[in-house]
Amino acid sequence: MYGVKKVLGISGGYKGFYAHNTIPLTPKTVNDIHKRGGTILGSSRGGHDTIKIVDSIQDRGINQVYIIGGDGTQRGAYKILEEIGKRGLKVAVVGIPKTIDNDIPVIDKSFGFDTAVEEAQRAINAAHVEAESVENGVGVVKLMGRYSGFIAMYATLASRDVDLCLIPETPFYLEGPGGLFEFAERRLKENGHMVIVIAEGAGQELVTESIQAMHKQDASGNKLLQDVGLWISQKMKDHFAKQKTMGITLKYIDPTYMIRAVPSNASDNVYCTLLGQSAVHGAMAGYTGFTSGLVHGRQAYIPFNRITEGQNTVVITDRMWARLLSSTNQPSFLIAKSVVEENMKEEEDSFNL
Ligand SMILES: Nc1ncnc2c1ncn2[C@@H]1O[C@H](COP(=O)(O)OP(=O)(O)OP(=O)(O)O)[C@@H](O)[C@H]1O
Ligand SMILES: O=P(O)(O)OC[C@H]1O[C@](O)(CO)[C@@H](O)[C@@H]1O
Repeated sequence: MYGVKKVLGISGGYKGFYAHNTIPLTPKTVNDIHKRGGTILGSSRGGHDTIKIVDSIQDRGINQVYIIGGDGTQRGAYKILEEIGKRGLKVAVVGIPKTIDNDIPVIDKSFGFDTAVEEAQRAINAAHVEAESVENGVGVVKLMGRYSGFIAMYATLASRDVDLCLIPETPFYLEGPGGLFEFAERRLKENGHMVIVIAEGAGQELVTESIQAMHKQDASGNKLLQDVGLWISQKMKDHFAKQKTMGITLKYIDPTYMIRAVPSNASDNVYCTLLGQSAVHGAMAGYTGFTSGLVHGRQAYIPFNRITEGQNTVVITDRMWARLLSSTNQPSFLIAKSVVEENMKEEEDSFNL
C-alpha cells in the first residue's frame, strides 16, 4: 500500500540493535508466523542501551521503528524516541503492546492476554478433574502475572471451577478466622474438592518471610519471584497433616510457560492485525511516539508518556473483582488486614500522645 521495499527484523530484543544481524522480513517470511507460538525474532531481558540503539538506527538509515513488547519494552521505546528527538532525526517510533500479563495501562488489553486466559482453562480443567476424582482433592494452578493478576482473574471468571483466586493486588493470610485454611476446610466439607488459582506474584511477602528469599532481579530489573504455587501447596499439605481431622490429596500444576508458548488464538490474531495495521498507518501519516491500541473498543494512538506513567493492575474495588468474589464466594481477606492496620494506627497514636 505504501510501496515499502525493505523491512528489517531486529533479533533478540533491544540487544539485537547492536549485537546481531538483522532478519529481512517479507510477506513470504512472515506468512505463517501467526500459527506458531513464540517469536521468529527472539527476545531478551535487559540490554537496553539507548545511545547504541539510536546509533544503530542512524547507521542503518532506518526511518520507522516498530517496537513490540510489554510495559518495560514501551519504556525503552520512549527512551529511544527522546534520544531521536535530541539528535533531530526524522525517525518514527511506534509501540505495539504485546504481553500476556495485560499490565500496559490505558489500552483495553494487550495482544496475547486473551490467548493466555483461554489456554489457562486447560490447566484449570485438569486441576478440577484431578481434584474431583479423589476425596478432599485440592488442585492448585499457578498462572503468570508478576504484578498484575489479570490472567488469574479472567481465567477464574471464565472457568467457574475455581474456588479461590489469589492475585498480587490483594493480600491474603493463611491462619485464623477469615483466613485461607478456614475457607479451604469449609469448601472441602461442602464440596469434597477445591481448585485454587494463584498468580505468580501473589503473596510474595508471605513466601519471602518463610523462605528468607533474597531480593534478586532479572536483567530487565524485574523482581525475581519465589514459586508461590509450590509454597502454598506445601502450606496446605502441612496444615491438613497437622490438623489430622481431614486428609487432603493435593496436585500442583504449573502451566505458565506452556501457556506463554502457544500460538495466539483467533481473537488475538484479529487484534494483532488491527494493532499492526494501525501502527503502520499512524507512522505513515506522520505520527511518532505512540503506542497503538484499543481504548474502550476504539482504535487509538496513545502517546508514550501516557503508556509509561503507570502499570495496569487489577483494581480490587472495581466491579470485575467484585464479580469474581461473588462467583467464587472466597473471603476478601481485607477485613482482618484493615483491623490489623487500624490497631497499629491506634497503637501509634497512643504512643505519640
Ligand atoms: N525503564 C526502562 N528503560 C529502558 N529500557 C527498559 C526499561 N524497562 C525495561 N526496559 C527494557 O525493555 C526490555 C523488555 O523489558 P522487560 O523484560 O521488563 O519485559 P516487558 O516488555 O515488560 O514484557 P514482559 O514482562 O511481558 O515479558 C528489556 O530489554 C529491558 O531492558
Ligand atoms: O522467566 P522469564 O522468561 O523471564 O519470564 C517470566 C515472566 O514473563 C512474563 O510472563 C511476561 O512475559 C511474566 O508474567 C513472568 O514473570
